[in-house]
Amino acid sequence: MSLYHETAAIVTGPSTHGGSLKSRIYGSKDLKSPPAQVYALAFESSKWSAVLKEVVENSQLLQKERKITPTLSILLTHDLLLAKKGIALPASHGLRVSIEKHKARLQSEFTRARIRRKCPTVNALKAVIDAQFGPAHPRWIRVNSLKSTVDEQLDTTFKGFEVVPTVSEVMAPTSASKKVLCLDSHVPNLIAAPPGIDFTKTPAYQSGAIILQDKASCFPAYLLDPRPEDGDIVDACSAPGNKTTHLAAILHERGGLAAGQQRILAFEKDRNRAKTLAKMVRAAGSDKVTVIHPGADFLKTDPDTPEFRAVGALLLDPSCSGSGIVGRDDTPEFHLPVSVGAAGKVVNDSGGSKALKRKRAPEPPTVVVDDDGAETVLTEKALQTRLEALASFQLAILLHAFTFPHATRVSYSTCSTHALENEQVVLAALRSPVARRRGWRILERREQVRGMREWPVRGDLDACGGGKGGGNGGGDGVIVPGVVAEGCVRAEREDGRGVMGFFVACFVRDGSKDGDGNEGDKDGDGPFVRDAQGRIVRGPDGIPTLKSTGQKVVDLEGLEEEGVEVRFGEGDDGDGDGPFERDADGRIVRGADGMPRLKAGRRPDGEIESESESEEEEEEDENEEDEWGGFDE
Ligand SMILES: C[S@@+](CC[C@H](N)C(=O)[O-])C[C@H]1O[C@@H](n2cnc3c(N)ncnc32)[C@H](O)[C@@H]1O
Repeated sequence: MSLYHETAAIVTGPSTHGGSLKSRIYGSKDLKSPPAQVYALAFESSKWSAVLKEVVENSQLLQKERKITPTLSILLTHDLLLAKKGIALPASHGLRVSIEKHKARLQSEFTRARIRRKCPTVNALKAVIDAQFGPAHPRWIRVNSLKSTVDEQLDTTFKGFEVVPTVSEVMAPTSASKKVLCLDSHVPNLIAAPPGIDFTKTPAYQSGAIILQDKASCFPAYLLDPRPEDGDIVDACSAPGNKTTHLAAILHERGGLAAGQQRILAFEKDRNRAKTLAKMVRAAGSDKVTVIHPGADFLKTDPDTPEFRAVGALLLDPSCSGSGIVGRDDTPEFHLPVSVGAAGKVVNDSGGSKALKRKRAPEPPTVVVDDDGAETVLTEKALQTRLEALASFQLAILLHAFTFPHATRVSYSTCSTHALENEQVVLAALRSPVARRRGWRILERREQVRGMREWPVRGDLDACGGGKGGGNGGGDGVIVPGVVAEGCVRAEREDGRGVMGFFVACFVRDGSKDGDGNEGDKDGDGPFVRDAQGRIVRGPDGIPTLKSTGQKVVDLEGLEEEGVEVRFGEGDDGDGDGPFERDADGRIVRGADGMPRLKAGRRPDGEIESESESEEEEEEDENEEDEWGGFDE
C-alpha cells in the first residue's frame, strides 16, 4: 500500500487505538510506511485542507478522476502543490499519473484560493496557515551576556524590529513573520520573537551572542541565582549545555568569573552528548570557566573529594519523561471536498466532512521523549512504570546533591508535566533524612529572585499534599504543602504564555548544620576567607582558603596520591600561566572532549598521554568543528 493509501486509512478509518493522531499512527502495528512520514502528511494536509478542499472542488478533480477518493485528493494535492519533493511515488504509479495530469488546473485554482485570502505570495499564505495551526509558541532568544548585550542586539540583529509590550502580541497570528519582539518581563536578557523568523543564519547566532532557549528552560539558572560568594557551581546533568552557558552568563554579569573566583563543574554521563556540550560551551565563550567531566556519572562523584569543597550551589536538570516538550497534537480539522456525481448524489469516501481531531476528552499522556528527542508511545501502565523509575533516579540525584559539604543552594528541574517527577520528588527530598539533618528546605516564593517570584504559575497544591497554611517549606521538619506548592514554579504549554511544559524548585539551607565544615562561618558570608571587596581569596593555585581551618580547601600535593581528578577552568602553575598547555597565542589547548590539556602531557584523568593519542584527538576536534550545527533549544 502506498504512503497515501495508508495515510488515508488512518485519517478516515475507525480508531482502534483511540487517543491522539500521533499515538494512533505510532501505535499502529500494520503501517509499512515510516510513521513519521505518515504523521507529517496527515498533519500538514489537515492544516491545508480548508484551502485544498476549494482547490479540488473548483478544479472538479473528483468528477474527472473517479479512482481518486476525496481523502486521497487532499493528500495528493497537498504534496503536488506544497511538498518540496512533490508526490512520493514512482513517476509511473497510477495515482501519481492521475493527479499530475491536472497539475496546471490545480495550480491555478490554488493561486485563486491564495488571492481570495489576500496573500500576495505562497510564503505569505504559508505564514497565515502556520500561524493558525502552528504551535502558539514564540521564538525565545537569550542574549548571551558573555558576548553581547540586549542593547547591542536591538541595534544589530533586531534592527528595525518594533518592541511590543506583551508576548501575546508576538504570538498573534498576524505577527507570524512580522518584525516585532517583546523584552521578557521575568527573565533578564530574554527576547520573544515571532516563530516564523529564522535567526540561525544571523551572525549573532553563529557567534554565540544569542542562544535559542525556551523561556522556561531559563528558569533553573535564574532561580538558582548563583553569586560570587557561592564558590564553584555544579551542573550535574549538562548536555547540550543551555543551562551551563546560562549559569556562566549570570556569573559573568555578577563579576564572579572576571575575578577568577568561580568555576562551573559540568557533568555529563553520555560521552557523545558531552562533545555537544563542549562545543556549545566553547561557542558561548564560557569554556575558560567551565570544567567538563565527559562521561562522568554525577551520582558516582564523591562530594567529600577536595575538588568539590568549594561547591556552594548545584543545578540539577536530570533526564525526565519530557512530557512538557512533546510536540503539540492539536490536529486541525480535515476538510473533505464534496463531489457531486452524475445522479446529483454527493460522493464522499467517509460520509461528509470528517474531523480528524478527536474530541479533547481527557486522555492519558502516552508519549515520552528521551534526552535526544526520540519519542516513544507507551501504554498507561508502561508509562507509570517509566515515571516511577525516573522519579527514583531524580530523587537520587537530588539527595546526592544535598550531601555536598558546602552547598547551600540546589535547583531541581524537569521538562515534565507529571507531578510524580516534580512536586512528589520535591516532597520526598524534603522528607529525606539528609534534608532534615542538613537543614535543606524549599526556597520560598517570597525569597526568590524578582522574575520567579512574580511568575504566576506555581506548583500543584494537591500534589504537595493539599491544604494551605503559613509556616515554612521544610528545613526544621515542618513541611507545609501550601508553602512548598508556592515555592515550586511550573510552566504550562499552551496557556498563552508561550512556554514549554516545565517544572523547577530551589532548595536552600543556612549551611551551619551537620558539622559540615561551615562552623567557621560566624559572619554568615560563607566558609571562605574574603578580601575587603568580599571576594573569595584564592592562592596562586586558584584554591580558596577555609575560614574554619585557615587551610586551603584542596591539598594539591595530596591529590595525585589519592587519585583525584584535578581539573580547573583557569589556574596557575610554576611558570605563571596556569597548569594547562597553551598555544602560541596563549590560548588553552583542549582535547576532543573540550577538556584542557595539563602540561607535561599529563591528562586530567592522571594518565600519561601518548603522542599519537593526542594527534588523534586534535584531528577529531577539527572534525567536530565542522559538525557544529549551532545551539539547540
Ligand atoms: C534533560 S538533559 C539536560 C539538559 C541540559 N541541562 C540543558 O539545559 O541543555 C539530561 C542530561 O543528563 C545526562 N545525565 C543523565 N544521568 C546522568 C548522571 N547520572 N550523571 C551525569 N549526567 C547524566 C543525560 O545524558 C542528559 O544529557
